[in-house]
Amino acid sequence: MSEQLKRQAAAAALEFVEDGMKLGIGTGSTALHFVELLGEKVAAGMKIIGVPTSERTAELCKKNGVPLTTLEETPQLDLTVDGADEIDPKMRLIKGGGGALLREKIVASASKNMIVIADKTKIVDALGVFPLPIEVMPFGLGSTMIALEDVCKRFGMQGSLTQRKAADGTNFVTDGQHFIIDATFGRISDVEGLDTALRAIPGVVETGLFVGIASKAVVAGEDGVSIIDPVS
Ligand SMILES: O=C(CO)[C@H](O)[C@H](O)COP(=O)(O)O
Repeated sequence: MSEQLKRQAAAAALEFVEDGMKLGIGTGSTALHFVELLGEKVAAGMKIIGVPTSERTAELCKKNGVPLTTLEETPQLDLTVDGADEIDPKMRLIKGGGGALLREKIVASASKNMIVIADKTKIVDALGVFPLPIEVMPFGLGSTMIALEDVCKRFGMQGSLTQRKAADGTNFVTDGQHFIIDATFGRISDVEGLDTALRAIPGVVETGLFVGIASKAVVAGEDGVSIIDPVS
């Protein structure tokens, strides 16, 4: 059922894609449906070009016949369509469950608009139940962890910091060759303040908090698909 809802959200987001658009293409199981459906549109004659937000998505796009470019060739995009782990009423997001947060943020920030696609379970009143992914440099990890612990505790972290592991038990390494630390907050009350404080730590590359980036969410539930705008 959940896959069906993700596909419905992806299909509804495709309505916002126009011929000739330069697209940012997200990562994850919901974005996978978008890529498959976009591939069908391309096969039917739609002319778009996309920048993938991960190596995984690049492979998927190639398999589905979606033409690709890079931000070097095409630095300004019309629209990014991507999933999220949590979406709050102000359209602030937690992203990075799939480990692609850095490229996802770069690509979405290079786009005029970002549409989030999700099933209804991703809508929350407050961010923080989903562990917040923080991308860090491998160099100096011990010192970065101490600084992260300090900042996260100051901002009310209820749980702990955990370095993400791959399925084989080794350290998870991002496309940018960084590590990911997941911070279990419970509830984040000052999203902007936390984001600023985390990004001020030298070993932090990026956080999974997306603030002021997404302009719309296309959310599918048993009762149908809703298009949601941020509450100001
Ligand atoms: O941020 C992401 C990857 O880094 C994904 O968009 C996010 O984890 C949602 O994934 P899914 O659609 O599989 O639930």
